[in-house]
Amino acid sequence: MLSCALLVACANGFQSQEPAAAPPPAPANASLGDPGAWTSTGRDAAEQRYSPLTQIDQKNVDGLGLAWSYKLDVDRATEATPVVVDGIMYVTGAYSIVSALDPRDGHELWKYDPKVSRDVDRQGCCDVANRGVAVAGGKVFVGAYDGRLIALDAKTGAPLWTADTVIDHKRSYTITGAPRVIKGRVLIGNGGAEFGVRGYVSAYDADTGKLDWRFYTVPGDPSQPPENEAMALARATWYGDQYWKFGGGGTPWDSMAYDPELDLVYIGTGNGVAWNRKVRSDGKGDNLFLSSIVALKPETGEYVWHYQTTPGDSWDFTATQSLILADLSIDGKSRKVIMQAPKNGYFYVLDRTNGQLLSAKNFVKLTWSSGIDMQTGRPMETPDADWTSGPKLIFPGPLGAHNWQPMSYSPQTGLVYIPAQQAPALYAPDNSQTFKGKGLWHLGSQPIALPEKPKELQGIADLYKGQLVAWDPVAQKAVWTQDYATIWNGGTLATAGGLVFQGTADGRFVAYAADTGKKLWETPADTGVMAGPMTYTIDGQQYVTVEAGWGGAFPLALGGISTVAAVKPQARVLTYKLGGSATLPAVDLAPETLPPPPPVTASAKVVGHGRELYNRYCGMCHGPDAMSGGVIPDLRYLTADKHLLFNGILAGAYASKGMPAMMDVLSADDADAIHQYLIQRAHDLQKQLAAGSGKAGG
Ligand SMILES: O=C(O)c1cc(C(=O)O)c2c(n1)C(=O)C(=O)c1cc(C(=O)O)[nH]c1-2
Ligand SMILES: [Ca+2]
Repeated sequence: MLSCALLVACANGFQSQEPAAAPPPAPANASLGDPGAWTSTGRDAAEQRYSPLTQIDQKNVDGLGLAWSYKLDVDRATEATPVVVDGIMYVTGAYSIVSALDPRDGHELWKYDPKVSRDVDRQGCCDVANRGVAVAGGKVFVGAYDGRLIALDAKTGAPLWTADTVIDHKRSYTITGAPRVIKGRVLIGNGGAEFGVRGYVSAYDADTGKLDWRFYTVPGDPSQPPENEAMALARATWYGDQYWKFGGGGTPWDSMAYDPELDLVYIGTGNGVAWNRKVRSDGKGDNLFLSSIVALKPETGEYVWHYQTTPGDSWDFTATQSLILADLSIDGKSRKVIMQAPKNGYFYVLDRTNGQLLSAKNFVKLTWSSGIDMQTGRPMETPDADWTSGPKLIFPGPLGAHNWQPMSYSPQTGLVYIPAQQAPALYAPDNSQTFKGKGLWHLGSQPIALPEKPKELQGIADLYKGQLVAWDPVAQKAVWTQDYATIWNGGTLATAGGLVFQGTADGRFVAYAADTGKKLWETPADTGVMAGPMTYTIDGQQYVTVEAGWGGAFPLALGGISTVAAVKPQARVLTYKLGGSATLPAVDLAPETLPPPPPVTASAKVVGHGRELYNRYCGMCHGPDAMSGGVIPDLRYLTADKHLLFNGILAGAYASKGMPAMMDVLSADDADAIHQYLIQRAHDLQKQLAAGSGKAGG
């Protein structure tokens, strides 16, 4: 919105008493009259995560202190952005549990636990996350992890209606995203594309919970005529009939935005299932609408336009990341844009009236593509991109150059604050994969095994780097950056006080100068922080809130390799104000002691088979090669009684605690081999700890 020259003026303004200019409110923001409000997950329909509040600013931010904290029930994926509506704060935690709090002091007004059955843990890829609620008309709407959309009374938490959003319970459908309420309809997508589902967004009547419309993101049964024009358009870009067996994917599991003036709702869609295009579509076709931004009419769900960020996606290059609407001055003209920084590493600026690509530039190092062809709007793939014929190390990998951690946009600085990361992956094909049923991963790739030598392992860990990137969307370049020790740092909040707030994977909550990137304040959170912060005023006092807590895809799938992110998950709502003097309740950060492991009794061959099985069936949550990221138990630390109960646990003894039964895919011999492998890994760790080189805890 502001040119570079103006940006400098803004920066100078902060150094003098008065800011150079009052922040121009973005037109898309205008509907939200109260500057102290934060009424939906991205603050408003434009989802900028920019607050016009100025009580906390660059000069006084170092006076921030804890006002209050609130403990969430489950120390797993803590990903929600709170909202404050009519004087009540609504937060969610793992397993979709909703709490209503007094935003002045954090005392609980009510709590609603949808009692998601703990054996659903196997149905989702990336932890039992929930990213927040929508509030409208005296109701709170939450998507439960098991696929229910639930309306609650905003004052009492009493359930008002429940809709089952799942079209097929024989498939692994989940909900992790926040609903959005648009024109009396509650919109919600779903997840499950790593397992085998067909993605869609559904719209329910906010009053009654009755289904109004549903937009599928990928085509249906190829033996039937397409359901509508959008599906006919999509169908022409898919090959063979395998995709239908897998479900196709394209799950819109997180972001949406709405432009009331154009009356368009924007959704971001996810990857294909299987990831490997050879497996799902004979290796051909763009496979619409995978990894796309799609504009729909909110009253009918009718397709209006789409832009596909990753045609024929084979990398899990999901385009579900934050969608931000703003009006930018480009080449002297004010343009209504939509911005996204999807997993694939490009920052996109599109004309949101028609989906035309205005510009795109990579914001991190990429090896899969050398740029976007502005004629065709398509990425130019490098020879290193195609892993379907043999293993390739590719930047970025499925954790993405930017994942669900929300980015923000400040109309004051004209910058977008991206929680970016360098997170490569080794992709190796399994071109023979067929659909095997619910609760199983269908990627068309082989499971991860890490190098065994500690030095080589450290070399891999060192490849994972986090960065806060302050990005100029007009010039398409970074204006400043802040480097982090590892990936999976938190979402961002921008304020008119000239600040950017962000939590970090290594357990801090930090404020930076939005214009220069200078660190102005930080405080320990005693846990990794991933969620997006928010801010609000009540009784004339400005507060900043973040849900602190660790979990999600990185610590589950890969977290054990990182020694810096080894902060214990501790799910809490933390709220700060100027002069706040509350004490953060202490957390026991001492590493666990390793119980002495029993002897390995199996042959090296059986242990090797156990490793293979472990990485295939257990590693996606407990961590590859039995190195947990600290959220899900580290199986090298099994106690004597758990060793005794091992096969019983695999048969479902701990299903109610979140450890699903696995004996539908494992034989008794398989279970024994996995057990022997884990005992071997406990001995390996014992040796490392004795030599002083191992990481305790995880
Ligand atoms: O394809 C999907 O359906 C799907 C769903 C989800 C989800 O719902 O959380 C994630 C992903 N994919 C994904 O690729 C991903 O990296 C991811 C990270 C997280 C998280 O909460 O940390 N969820 C998801
Ligand atoms: Ca995915």
